[in-house]
Amino acid sequence: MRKIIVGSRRSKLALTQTNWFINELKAAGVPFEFEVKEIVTKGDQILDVQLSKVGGKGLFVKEIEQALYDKEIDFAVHSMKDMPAVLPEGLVIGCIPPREDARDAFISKGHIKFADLPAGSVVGTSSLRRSAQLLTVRPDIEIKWIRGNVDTRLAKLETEEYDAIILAAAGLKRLGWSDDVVTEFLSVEDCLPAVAQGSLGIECREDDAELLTELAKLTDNATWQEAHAERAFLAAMDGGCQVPIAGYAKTNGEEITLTGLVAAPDASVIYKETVVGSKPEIIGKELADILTKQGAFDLIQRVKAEQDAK
Ligand SMILES: NCc1[nH]cc(CCC(=O)O)c1CC(=O)O
Repeated sequence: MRKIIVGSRRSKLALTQTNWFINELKAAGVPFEFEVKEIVTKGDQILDVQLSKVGGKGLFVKEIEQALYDKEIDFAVHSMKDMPAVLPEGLVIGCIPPREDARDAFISKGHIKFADLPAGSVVGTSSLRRSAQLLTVRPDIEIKWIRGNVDTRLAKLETEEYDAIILAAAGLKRLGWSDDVVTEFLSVEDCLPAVAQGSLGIECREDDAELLTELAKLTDNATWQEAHAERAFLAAMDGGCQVPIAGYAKTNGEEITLTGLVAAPDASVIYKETVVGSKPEIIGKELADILTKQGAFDLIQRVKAEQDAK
């Protein structure tokens, strides 16, 4: 029996997701053995700098992709929102299992709702996307950067000067946190999620036909369509995580509804539109074209140039 080596980041969330997926494969009766190999990525090492300043998404996946090329591992389970919009040559997403909750979760001391926070309250996030959207509704709050994994951030809410933090609902749920820790789940209308938030992407070599055949059995078609629509939008906007960008798709039968958002980091400008269609790549591009005409692409290039000049 072939032994499949599965690469995983060492964080609790990454290992939980990896083991969850391996168990799904076993439950589906795939004819493989599995071994998990932990890989420490740059993103895990640099914990003291705001993520958007040190290169963003690629940081968490580069070493893992090298291990795939070197055949040290056969596949890796990623939070799909941490994956760059375009995969490197020779690697593919071999499976997209059913999506977890895509929403952001608002967690505050004393369970005060977001709308009821006193002016000047300090909200912890390291996501420009979250901060821009929160500041749009509540320009009177203060955003303070926070890093670290999910458990670390929850601990920092207790021990440091934060009144509230925002985390992805998916991470909390996968780690087994009860909904009781969450003050409120922010609706996708109020806080549009990151592209592919809540989805897992299983990355492997495109020539590993034997593995791809087995992985394909666990793909959830609706999640696949949604993730591809959102990622097509991200790719066309040439986004990345230096710029507040969000995308959320929902399928209803054959129909896909895709909403995208691009904002200035200080929330002074927000572009947001929704398109409906049936082909993920086409609506992703169509949405990007609409926002580009409004000025969103230029905004992204301007923000990137400013960041790079720093
Ligand atoms: N950026 C880190 C990251 N990557 C994936 C998740 C959570 C799981 C997911 O969104 O799929 C998180 C933590 C968070 O944003 O709170």
